[in-house]
Amino acid sequence: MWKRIASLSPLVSSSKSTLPNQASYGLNIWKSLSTGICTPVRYGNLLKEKTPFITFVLGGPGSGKGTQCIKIAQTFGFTHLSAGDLLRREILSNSEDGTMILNTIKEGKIVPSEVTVKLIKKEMESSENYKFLIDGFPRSEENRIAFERIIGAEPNVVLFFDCPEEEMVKRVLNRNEGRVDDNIDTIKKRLKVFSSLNLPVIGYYSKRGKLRTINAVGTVDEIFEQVRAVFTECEAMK
Ligand SMILES: Nc1ncnc2c1ncn2[C@@H]1O[C@H](COP(=O)(O)OP(=O)(O)OP(=O)(O)O)[C@@H](O)[C@H]1O
Ligand SMILES: Nc1ccn([C@@H]2O[C@H](COP(=O)(O)O)[C@@H](O)[C@H]2O)c(=O)n1
Ligand SMILES: [Mg+2]
Repeated sequence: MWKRIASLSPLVSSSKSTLPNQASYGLNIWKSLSTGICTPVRYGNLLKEKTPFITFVLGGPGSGKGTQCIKIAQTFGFTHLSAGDLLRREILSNSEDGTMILNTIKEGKIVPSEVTVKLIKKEMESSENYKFLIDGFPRSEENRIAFERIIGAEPNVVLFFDCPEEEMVKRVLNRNEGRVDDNIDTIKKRLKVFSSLNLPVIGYYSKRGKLRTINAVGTVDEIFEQVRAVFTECEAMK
């Protein structure tokens, strides 16, 4: 009944052995991780003490993005920003966008990009860290373009957790965290949105040599070993 996202393969086939954009700024950024220079730098529209290192974390609903981000943050010192969590926090804060966000999440649709990017920007600006994992973003080309416009930056590397639909559905239905979108009707909608809006973004980063595809089937620790290899490989470029 549930198909594997087999259509991903043509989009991501060239990504496996591609290092994150070493041809442009990837290498310099990894160098900056070790130099400890503390002169404030303007990076796009952010003013930080070090050049930010931005990782986008993509994958379908329940593919394990959040689970792996927690481990990456602990192991490699990243600040984890989950776009979904920021939106859920906005609902709870009774902001003027709260009702719109709640209704959008219930429908499994994408919240207007300006709203999400502003929440991400606020977190990035107030963080003292310069290494960011942005989980569940960009979900659409509109998200991607809004980030580039509002933040003025591109990701250094994009992780993609590739998981069969059947496994994603099983995980989401077992998640048990009281999320309004963890029900079979909304999951079906989220999977459709993932295929139609998020896969093109994944294809975009694959073509730009920034995508690192992770096989998201296996134990949490097995999957993390693949993730560790990506970051270790990047650090070795310093
Ligand atoms: N490798 C794994 N094997 C089995 N279960 C897993 C694995 N990784 C994560 N899970 C579980 O699957 C559920 C979904 O994981 P997680 O919340 O990390 O996914 P996600 O990609 O962040 O999903 P969403 O996009 O819906 O936020 C959680 O209950 C988590 O504990
Ligand atoms: N860039 C994003 C991210 C999320 N949303 C909305 O939140 C829902 C839950 O997101 P998770 O990453 O926690 O699964 C998602 O289904 C969207 O409705 C968004 O609009 N834009
Ligand atoms: Mg998540």
